[in-house]
Amino acid sequence: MSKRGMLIVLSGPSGVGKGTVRKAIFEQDDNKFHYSISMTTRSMRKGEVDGKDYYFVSKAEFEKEIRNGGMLEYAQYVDNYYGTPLKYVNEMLDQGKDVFLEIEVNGAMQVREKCPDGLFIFLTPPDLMELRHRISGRGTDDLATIDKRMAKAVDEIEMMQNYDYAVVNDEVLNAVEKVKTIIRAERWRVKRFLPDYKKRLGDDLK
Ligand SMILES: Nc1nc2c(ncn2[C@@H]2O[C@H](COP(=O)(O)OP(=O)(O)O)[C@@H](O)[C@H]2O)c(=O)[nH]1
Ligand SMILES: Nc1ncnc2c1ncn2[C@@H]1O[C@H](COP(=O)(O)OP(=O)(O)O)[C@@H](O)[C@H]1O
Repeated sequence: MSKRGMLIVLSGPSGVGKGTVRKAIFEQDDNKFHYSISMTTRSMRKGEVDGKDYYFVSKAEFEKEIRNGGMLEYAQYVDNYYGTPLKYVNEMLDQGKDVFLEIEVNGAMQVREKCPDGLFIFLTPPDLMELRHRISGRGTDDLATIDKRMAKAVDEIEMMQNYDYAVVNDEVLNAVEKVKTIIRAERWRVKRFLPDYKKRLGDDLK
């Protein structure tokens, strides 16, 4: 059987810069990763495109997908559903391609249960003042939503310890380099050590 791709999960509080860092990585390494487009019930922001930024669906459609077993994971975040469609992720991994998920912490922990060999990276802000500044600077959320996202951020940052790596997003290019280095190191580790594990386990892992 050919090798499955690597599942890379990037989490972190809203506004920390996950999207910015992910897009920069994809610009630099265009063909190395496959981004899993999430499904959400939140309304579309100005400039967002259905099928590119998210699959925007109604609550009823989302709940139908859940019932049909179509989601790898999902979570409710500030009054809306967000989730990862299972089919695309499975197809890519089966083809040996690396898949990149950008999701919040509860969903990430569900993925960790299902795919313990994934790579889990947490992006964290230099401090909470800067986080608030970034969320409000983006200009996409009203004050009440910003407050809800900030309250959530405090709990989310405590979940950092459940990740394999934490990266501070101080400067975008710094964070990009760190995330790319972690991925490179993980690739090397898997390539270097997996054959040994296989031998030890009597090729059970093949
Ligand atoms: N569990 C889960 N969370 C997601 C998914 N897609 C996006 N999110 C997270 O949901 C939260 C809110 O997303 P969004 O409303 O787009 O705000 P933004 O990420 O701050 O721009 C963020 O933490 C996202 O990373 C998903 O498929 N599953
Ligand atoms: N390292 C950084 N320094 C300053 N501003 C940043 C940095 N990273 C992201 N931003 C800005 O913060 C805001 C939130 O970034 P975004 O990528 O939308 O966050 P997320 O996807 O985590 O919600 C955007 O306006 C973005 O330009």
